[in-house]
Formats: sequence, structure tokens, C-alpha cells
Amino acid sequence: MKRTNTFIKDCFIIEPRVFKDERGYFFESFNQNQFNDIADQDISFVQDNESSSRKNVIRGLHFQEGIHAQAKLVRVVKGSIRDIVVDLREHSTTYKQYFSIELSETNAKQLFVPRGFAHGFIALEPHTIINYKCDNFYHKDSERGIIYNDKDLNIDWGISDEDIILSDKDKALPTLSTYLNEK
Ligand SMILES: Cc1cn([C@H]2C[C@H](O)[C@@H](COP(=O)(O)OP(=O)(O)O[C@H]3O[C@@H](C)C(=O)[C@@H](O)[C@H]3O)O2)c(=O)[nH]c1=O
Repeated sequence: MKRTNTFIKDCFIIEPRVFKDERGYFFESFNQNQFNDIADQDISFVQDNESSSRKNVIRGLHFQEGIHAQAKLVRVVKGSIRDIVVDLREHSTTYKQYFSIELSETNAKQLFVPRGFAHGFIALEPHTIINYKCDNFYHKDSERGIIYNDKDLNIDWGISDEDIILSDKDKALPTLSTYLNEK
């Protein structure tokens, strides 16, 4: 398992060792000991989520607030995504900056998203399946979000607006400044 840091502190990429043979492949998609070693902290994941998305679906940008905040370890089982994380940690040197990476079944990369980040992604292929571990349980009342096309964040999703597929819930999300003002 290899760790590569991103420009955002505490947010890093891991790549498992993939064994390929005539049957196909094998890899450890998660190993608690190795992960804690590589993360240099003890993270206890308590919930695994899986979602399937059509091409051009955007889910996000989502997070849970306060004591229900979640760190996430994101990977793609099938297809590919552009994964986006936004640093919402007020005292961070990269506060309000975003990091973007392509995760796919082919590159097998996983992104560790610390607590205090908004997270979202766009599915780049039909029937794209992602799976992510969370270190805190789902708590509906603590769910928050920022609109995907927030002007200040100015995220490059790589697609024009009219092609995007979004849930009604995500269409109604506030801008970052509205969220911060009403917090
Ligand atoms: C996130 C979540 C949703 N649900 C339910 C609520 C709802 O009825 C249904 C679909 O939920 P959503 O529309 O919020 O699913 P989705 O838009 O896929 O939400 C997810 O987006 C990505 C980007 C994240 O980072 C996640 O933390 C999560 O917010 O599933 C749970 O039961 N448990 C959960 O942990």
C-alpha cells in the first residue's frame, strides 16, 4: 500500500498492491493495520456506503456537521469518477480550496478525506459504482451541503451545466457564503 500526499494537509491518496494473473486480479481493498500505519493515526471506520450513478451524475458537495462529522475513504468499484473535496476547516492554510482527482476501477486509487471537508463527485462512465468507508454514522439532521457550481469555489467538473444530472436535494443546496453566513 502506497501513500501519496495531496497539497491539502491530511488529505491523501493510497494505492493498494494489485496482484494480476490469468484469472483476473486480487487486492486488499482495506486493511486496518496498514491503513492506520499509513495514515499515522487511528481511524475506526464504522459504516460502508455504496452508490451507483449514471454518467454525468453529480453527488455533492456533502458533509455532516459537528460531532457527526465524517472522515471518508473513497474508492471506485466500477467505472470512474472525478472526486472533489473542499477544505472547510477554518484554521487550515487551504481553507476553501478544493482538490480534485480521478478515481477509477483501473487505477485503484483511494482518497482519504478527513473530517471537516465537503465531498462530491461526478460519474464519468455509465453505471459507475463507488464504495466509501466513514468513521462516523449517518446522521440525517447533521447533513449539510454546498451547491456544486458555487462561484467562489469555481470547481472545474469538466462538463457543461446542461448535461449534469443532479438530485432535487442537491439542486437546492446553498452557496458556500450563504452556508457560512447562516451557520
Ligand atoms: C448518505 C446516506 C444516505 N442514506 C439515505 C438517505 C436518502 O434517502 C438516500 C440517498 O441519500 P443521498 O441522496 O444523500 O445520497 P448521496 O447523494 O449519494 O449522498 C452521499 O454523497 C456523497 C458525495 C457523500 O460524500 C456521502 O457522504 C453522502 O452524502 O439514502 C442513508 O440511509 N444513509 C447514508 O449514510
